[in-house]
Amino acid sequence: MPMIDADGCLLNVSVEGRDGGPTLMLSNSLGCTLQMWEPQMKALTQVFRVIRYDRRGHGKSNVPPGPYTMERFGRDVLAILDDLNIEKVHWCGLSMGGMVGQWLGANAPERFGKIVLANTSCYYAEPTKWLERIDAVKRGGIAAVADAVIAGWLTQDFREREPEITTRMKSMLLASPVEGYLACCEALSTLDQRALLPKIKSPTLVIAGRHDMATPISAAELIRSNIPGASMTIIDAAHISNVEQPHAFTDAVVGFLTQR
Ligand SMILES: O=C(O)CC1=CCC(=O)O1
Repeated sequence: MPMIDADGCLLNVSVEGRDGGPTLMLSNSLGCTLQMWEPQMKALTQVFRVIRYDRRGHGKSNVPPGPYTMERFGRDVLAILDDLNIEKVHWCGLSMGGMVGQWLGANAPERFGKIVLANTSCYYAEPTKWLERIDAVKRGGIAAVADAVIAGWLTQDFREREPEITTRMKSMLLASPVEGYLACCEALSTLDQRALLPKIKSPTLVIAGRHDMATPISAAELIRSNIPGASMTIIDAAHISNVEQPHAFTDAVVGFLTQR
């Protein structure tokens, strides 16, 4: 896997799949690495060349000191594309990955074909929950918030049915570098990208989770209704819908990206 330099920060990048096919770039949720896309990789790599990466502060990427911003995350993506000599990609980002997708769709429209924004938000009316999480992690590490975060990521029904996947997701979260996690939470505490949405001109699919309390259907509807022509699909899942309902998620993404 190449390490790509984005303004001094080395980012862990993986490129797999169909050579010469259309390129799809995947972007992670907070506290997840590029491994979160494993349930989609077999299907996606049959159709697309797939780029995955660890956002700065996550996984095997560097953890430079914060603050981080959506603009910084977006410029990291453009640095990856420039380094790989790729002019244009489709985008699928979940949660923070969807927030970065909003920034990119509005600020670098020529680099993006179609855009999928899954389980995401453009704005938090109430930053308190992020400030409380920052405080809890500073005091007790990620372990202090892990059970509550996992309860938001996956429904109780799924956690009971799939204890191994649940444990794997929790281990991924617990392995997050604390400084990187905190810097991302700080970026989320001031998130307001409402003004960017009408500037997104790429065909856009918004995916929402019926049981997602972190970025509820109302947050998805705010995004859908402000992006010209955007459509929305609701999946029977909590926040990490690509893990909880992998087939429904993959079908929605492939169907949207391949439809003429
Ligand atoms: O990790 C969470 O609690 C949910 C979340 C919100 C933004 C994001 O990327 O993840």
